[in-house]
Amino acid sequence: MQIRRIAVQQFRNIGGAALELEGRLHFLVGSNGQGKTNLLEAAGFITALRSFRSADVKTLISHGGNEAAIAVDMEHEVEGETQLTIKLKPGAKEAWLEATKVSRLAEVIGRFPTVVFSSQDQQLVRGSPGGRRRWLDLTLSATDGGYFKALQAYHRALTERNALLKQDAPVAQLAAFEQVMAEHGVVLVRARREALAALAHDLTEAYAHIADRAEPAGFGYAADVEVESAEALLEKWAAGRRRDLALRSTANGPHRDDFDFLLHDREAKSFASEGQQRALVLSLRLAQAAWFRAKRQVQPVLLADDVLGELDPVRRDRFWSAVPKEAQVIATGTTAPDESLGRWQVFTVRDGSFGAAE
Ligand SMILES: Nc1ncnc2c1ncn2[C@@H]1O[C@H](COP(=O)(O)OP(=O)(O)OP(=O)(O)O)[C@@H](O)[C@H]1O
Repeated sequence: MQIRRIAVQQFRNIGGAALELEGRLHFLVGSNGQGKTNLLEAAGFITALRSFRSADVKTLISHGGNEAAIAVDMEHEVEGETQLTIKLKPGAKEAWLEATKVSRLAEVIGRFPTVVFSSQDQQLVRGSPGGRRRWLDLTLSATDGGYFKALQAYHRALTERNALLKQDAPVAQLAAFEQVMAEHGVVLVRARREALAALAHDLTEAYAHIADRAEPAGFGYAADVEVESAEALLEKWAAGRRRDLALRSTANGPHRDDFDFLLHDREAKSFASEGQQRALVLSLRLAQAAWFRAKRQVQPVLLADDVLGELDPVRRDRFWSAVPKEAQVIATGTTAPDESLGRWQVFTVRDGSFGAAE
């Protein structure tokens, strides 16, 4: 898909901006803190109706404003020319496809895929399991409605079980929610295992391209509870009730799953160099883009937030040669882009305003 126009209002420091995007490569150039990432954040919002850097919609609305809006005109492989409009109010999100209000926001999730390359991505390798789980859940939810439903149902039941644990509720009441968690938890674990195996293939391919070394890259899925059936989860929760009551929360289950990045079957967070970790997360994003393309038959828009400046020129060239030639790219940086890669449409960014560069 290609974004042909993006208009943003009252979104972070962008009071009002409309960018007509021509061609395939676009570059936002400006000093620190001017609004480059904010524009990418707005563009990335269309994929899962979430920001890639904040869970709280309130932070996205301009200081002093009460409603933010994002309107994106696209050429889309499946849906043709289409327009998505999103309005954000404190605690509320609304979406329109053309002039029709979307009644269930879940219908939109994943239909307009974008992939963000962020300088924070190394945290996926090194940081806490929560960030990796969020990435995996988002990637799978965007391509599999059944996964998204299972994830929501699992977390609703988990929240209820945790509330009962805090009230010292009778065991029979816990069991009712464990049934629901088990039914959906097993769906999550199976899908995660399958997806990581499939994504590892694209990860290795992209890594070989960027790092110029044919090192096998992959994931080590660490399911918190190894389950082949819902019964295994039920047994684990039944056996752990006494401890969970003391802890007042559910200690085990798919909500505690994690995965490691592997290079040569070794944990990258402990053994890979800084440069290898960087190449790994860029490869992860390319693998995610390939996953969206394969599952949705839509070429995602790539949003590269100041990541390329960090690479040496050789790796930068290799990165670009790994990017699909037909993918639209919106990149940011503090200095003008490298024209050897192709012709960029450049916008200068200052204080939340976007102008065509001379
Ligand atoms: N809700 C908000 N309302 C108004 N301004 C905001 C809001 N949230 C963030 N900002 C402002 O947006 C600016 C940051 O913009 P952004 O993160 O897009 O910077 P950037 O141009 O990508 O810079 P860098 O090169 O440092 O990453 C800051 O000046 C910040 O104060």
